[in-house]
Amino acid sequence: MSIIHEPALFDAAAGRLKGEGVSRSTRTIRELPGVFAAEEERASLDPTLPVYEVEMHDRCGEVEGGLYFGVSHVHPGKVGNEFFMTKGHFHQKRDRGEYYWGIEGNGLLLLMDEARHSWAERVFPGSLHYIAGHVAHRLINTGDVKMIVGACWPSDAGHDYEAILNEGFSVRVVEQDGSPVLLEARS
Ligand SMILES: O=P(O)(O)OC[C@H]1O[C@](O)(CO)[C@@H](O)[C@@H]1O
Repeated sequence: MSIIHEPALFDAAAGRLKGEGVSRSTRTIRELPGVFAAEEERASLDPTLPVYEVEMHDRCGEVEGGLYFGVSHVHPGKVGNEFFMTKGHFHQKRDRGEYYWGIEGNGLLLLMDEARHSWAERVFPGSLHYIAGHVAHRLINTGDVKMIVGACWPSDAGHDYEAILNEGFSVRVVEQDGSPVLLEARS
């Protein structure tokens, strides 16, 4: 019996994962109600339009001490003047942190603490982002090509989308005169 095991594969240039333990999911515009300010426009778009895909490598399940590795592929696009973005979440176990790193494309990592204070970091190929526990995070593609971002996070962190869906982030990223700007959200 061989003791050399075949590992999964990470194509770092393309941000693609392959092999045992790898799964893929797509979030279409239909699955993002209440995420964009222009809800009527979102609802009028082709419901099958992909907004982002997530690939992840799971070899441990949701256990304390485990790690997940993932890659998010956020498509370019807008709903009204607001850029395509991920749903965004706090971790269910609030104290869990996460690393992100930029692989391709350009955008912003929007961060918000529990007091609803928001800030952003620029994301570009080679950028590295430490997301502390108790901080909600959302990726926003402000460019015109796909934005690809790697991630590694504790496998028991979980996703809490409720807090974000109820109140949203306190800042929205929209295009104004051809540039991305951060605006205080009204909802
Ligand atoms: O879960 P969201 O907010 O849609 O973000 C996409 C993905 O980004 C990650 O933070 C890293 O890939 C995952 O935990 C998450 O599923």
